[in-house]
Amino acid sequence: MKKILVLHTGGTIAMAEDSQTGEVSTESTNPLLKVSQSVGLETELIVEDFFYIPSPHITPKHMLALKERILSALSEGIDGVVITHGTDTLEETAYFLDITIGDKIPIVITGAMRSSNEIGSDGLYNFLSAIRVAASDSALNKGTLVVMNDEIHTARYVTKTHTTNVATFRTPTFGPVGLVNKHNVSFYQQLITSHTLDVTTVDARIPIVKAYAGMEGSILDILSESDIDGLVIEALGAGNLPPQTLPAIDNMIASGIPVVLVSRCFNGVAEGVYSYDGGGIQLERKGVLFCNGLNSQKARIKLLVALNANLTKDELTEFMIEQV
Ligand SMILES: NC(=O)C[C@H](N)C(=O)O
Repeated sequence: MKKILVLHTGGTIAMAEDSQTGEVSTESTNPLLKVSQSVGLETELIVEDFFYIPSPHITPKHMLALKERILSALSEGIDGVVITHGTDTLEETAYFLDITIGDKIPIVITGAMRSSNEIGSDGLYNFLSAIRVAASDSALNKGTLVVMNDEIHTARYVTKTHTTNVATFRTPTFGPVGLVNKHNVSFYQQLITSHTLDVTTVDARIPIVKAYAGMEGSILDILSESDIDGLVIEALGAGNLPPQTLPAIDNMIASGIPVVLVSRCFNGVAEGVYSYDGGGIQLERKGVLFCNGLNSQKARIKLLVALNANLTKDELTEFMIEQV
């Protein structure tokens, strides 16, 4: 029998709807605790009510605490970890665990779009699916996975795409890596291994800025002056910026602030294609770091980890631009 560590952190999966007002909020005790011991699967669950908060309240410090609990549990004979989490920031926590823990043990994160007492509530079903995946031998060496709505996604590429639909978690460009079927857990894609970096701190100020038609450099100048440690820009198309932003980008890079670029497009990867003013080729030559295939919130987590891992400038560049 597999031994699975369950860490509940809160979110809609652990909330209830008030039948009078329709408001959804946390209860006096997490409703998932009632079901955790009687799920009827052939697994031993070690359940911890780790946090009980909505996921917009999750910070990198919470992610670090989860990472430390999982690492300490490795010596407790567990076979896998399931984390229940609010869906709003689930992908960030998942990616943080993926790049700091790697594939030491299967880690599966799940949540729900409907609270525990709503008609069609997806929480218990997703929770059971997550346990099945974490307990499956096929989940070994795959890093952190996100299981929702019968699909298995990598932490690296999955993103929340819909405000309310239960099929909200999608992997643009690449698709899900596996399925939770009635009787089996099946993977259909071979995963690429990326570098992991363990960190003990998560201190860095890294804003995300989205590029738009007519964007000027002044917003970037304001950020430069406000003591930031790095910047993530959601650039246009294949990875281009309006030319008016270039002086501000130059100043930032000259003052040692890493500038990381992803595309604001939902599909595809950012790369240097154009050599016109503000085109990706120019940006790459200036030292802008193209973070391949990640969305901005995950590129931010990656830079946060890199800045806390005491890397040299060259190591940081290599880590941020690796092709994953
Ligand atoms: N479906 C959810 O879990 C959304 C909720 N706002 C949360 O992230 O905590």
